[in-house]
Amino acid sequence: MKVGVADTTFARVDMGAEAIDELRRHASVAIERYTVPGVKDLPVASKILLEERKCDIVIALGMPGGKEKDRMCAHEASQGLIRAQLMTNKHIIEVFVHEDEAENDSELAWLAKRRAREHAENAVLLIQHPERLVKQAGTGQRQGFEDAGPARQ
Ligand SMILES: Cc1nc2c(=O)[nH]c(=O)nc-2n(C[C@H](O)[C@H](O)[C@H](O)CO)c1C
Repeated sequence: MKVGVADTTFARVDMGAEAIDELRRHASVAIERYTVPGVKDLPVASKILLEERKCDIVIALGMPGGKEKDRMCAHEASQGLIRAQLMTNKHIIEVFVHEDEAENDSELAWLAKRRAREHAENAVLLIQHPERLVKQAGTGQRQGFEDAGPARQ
C-alpha cells in the first residue's frame, strides 16, 4: 500500500509530518510526500500522487486562514479535491483545519496534529481494513475535537 501525503507551506503547523509519523506506525505502508504553497494547489498534487506516483490513496492537508477570501479559497480547493477523486476513482482524504477553529496557537497546533493523525489512521483503514470502518458506522466519529458519539434515542 502506498499513501500520498499532500501538504502546504501556508499551514502554520507541519501537518504532513504528523500524518507521516502516524503512517510510519504501519510497517506495510509506503509514503510519498508532495508539498505545495497552498490549498488550491492540493488537487493537482493529489492527482499526480494518485496517477503518476501510483499512490492508492492521498491525504490532503491544509490550513485555510480566517478571512473570507481564505474560506472561498478552501471551498474552491475542496471542489477541486472532489473532482480529482471522481477523475481518478480514488479517495483523497481532505484534512483541513480552519485557523479560526482554535482559540489560540497552542490549540491550533494540537488540533492540526490530532486531526492529521486521526485521518492518517482513516486512510489506512479505508484501504487495508474497510471492515473496521463499517464497525464504526453511525458512531459520531470526529477527527481532532472529541467524538460526537451516537445520537441518544
Ligand atoms: C487567499 C488565500 N488563502 C489561502 C488559505 O487560506 N490557505 C491556503 O493554504 N492557501 C491560501 N491561498 C494560496 C492558494 O491556495 C494557492 O497556493 C495560490 O493561489 C497559488 O496557486 C490564498 C491565495
